Formats: sequence, structure tokens, C-alpha cells
Amino acid sequence: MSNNEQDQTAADFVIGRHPAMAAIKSDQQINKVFIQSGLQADVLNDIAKIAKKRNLIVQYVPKQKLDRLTDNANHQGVAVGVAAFEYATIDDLFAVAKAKDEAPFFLILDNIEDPHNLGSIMRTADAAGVHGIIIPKRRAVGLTSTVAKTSTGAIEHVKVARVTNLVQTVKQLQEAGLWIFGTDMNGTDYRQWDASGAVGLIIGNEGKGISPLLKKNVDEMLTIPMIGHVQSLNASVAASLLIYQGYTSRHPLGK
Ligand SMILES: C[S@@+](CC[C@H](N)C(=O)[O-])C[C@H]1O[C@@H](n2cnc3c(N)ncnc32)[C@H](O)[C@@H]1O
Repeated sequence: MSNNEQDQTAADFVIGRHPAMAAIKSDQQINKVFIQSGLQADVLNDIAKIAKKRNLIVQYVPKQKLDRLTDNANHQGVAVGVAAFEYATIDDLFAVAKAKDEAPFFLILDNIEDPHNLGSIMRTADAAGVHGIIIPKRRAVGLTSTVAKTSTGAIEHVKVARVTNLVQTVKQLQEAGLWIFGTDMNGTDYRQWDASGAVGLIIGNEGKGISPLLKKNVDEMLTIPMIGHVQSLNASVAASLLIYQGYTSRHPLGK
């Protein structure tokens, strides 16, 4: 089970056929629809059809997995993963920067899977005045209750937009005037980073880092120097250092 499924508690699921049908027909923000594989029922087929029409992700899973996800509730073969918090749009993120009369400072998270990392990154992002976070719809943790808890309230203040394709989004941001910075072990020393203009900062997946295709589309790579024995920093630790370099260049000492 991936971390984002593990992280969704029973409270994050709408369970049972009628409630599930109502949820997918509503405006509620939905992460994923889980349907028990091999279970024949017209209503389950209808739920899958409607969900697909709405471009929701439908996943067929064994009964044991549904039992586990729902804490053995009477799920009747279906559980709808709902967002614990509402997602924003990219335009919403731009609006936050505009309202503060500041050049946009966005974070782009390339498949962060650990809810504690996402919550902790949100906490730092709020503290340092980041205008919003962009995450992908698939293969990444969403706004779940564990993320909310780890963010210590930052989730109420930092807007998160979920997009289908990060590469496309990065291209759109570049067209809108943002300079996009990736992060790995082979870039410019992050202490030279001037983030005072419109910028997007990409943090990579805990295991794989930033995907090769996304790296190809960045304007510049940044590196936090390391002189010890480990290969890399934890994603949220790296994000904190980088975000605060962004803060420092935007709010020089004494200003
Ligand atoms: C645990 S690291 C991933 C390591 C991965 N094996 C790699 O080769 O990139 C997760 C993310 O944290 C950030 N990161 C960690 N250490 C970093 C460093 N020293 N300099 C810049 N970014 C770093 C990068 O965004 C990276 O994608």
C-alpha cells in the first residue's frame, strides 16, 4: 500500500454504496474511488461509470484492502477517498501573491508520498510566506488528516493546487513569467539563490528525486552542499532550507 492510501483514515472515506454514489455526484473534492474487484453489482458499475465521467481515479482493489482502508466497516464494496481539505486552483495561488503585492513564490512537489513530509513542508511554507503549493493528482499524498495534523494549522492558510501534469504546469508557470528551480545534488549552491523575482521551487520524491522529464524543463538546479556521509537530506528538511533561502533573499536583513 502506498503511503497516501495508508494515511487516509476511515474518517477520510465515504463508505457504502448510497453514500459513495452521493459523494461522487456532489461537489466534494475526491481523491480516489476504491471498488472491490470481482464484486458484481449494477450500482458499483454505475459508481465507476459516473466517477470516470468526472475524471476521478477509480481503483479496483481486493476486499481485504477495502476492509483495511475502512477499519472493517460495512463498505459494501466501495469507499470514496475524500479530501480532508479543499484544493485550490493555480489562479488562486497567483491571487494570493497579487493580494500581497508580491512576486509569486510557489512550491512544486514532485510526488511527495509521506504525509508527514507534506505537513511539515506546509508548516515551513506558511512560516516563510510561500504563496501556494502545487502537487500532482497521482502517485502523491493529498490533503489528508495526517497532513493537516503535521502542518499544525498551516493547512488552513497555505493553498494547495492539484494538477494532472506537473510538466505542463511548469511550462504554464514559465509562460506566466516564473523562473523554475529544481533541486538535486548537481546544481548551483543554494546560498547564491536570489528568489526575489517570480519563482517556483521544485522538491522531489523521497526516493526518486525529481523526475527526469521535469528536470529537463527547469531553468536552473539548486544544491544544498553536503560534506558528510549521507547521500541526500530528507525532503522536508531540504525544502525548509531552500524555502528560507527564498525568504532571506526576499526579506534581506534590516528590511
Ligand atoms: C530524499 S531526496 C531524494 C534523493 C534522490 N535519491 C535523488 O537522487 O534526488 C528528496 C528531495 O529532497 C531535496 N534534496 C534533498 N537533499 C538535497 C540537497 N542536498 N540539495 C538539494 N536538494 C535536496 C530534493 O528536492 C530531492 O528530490
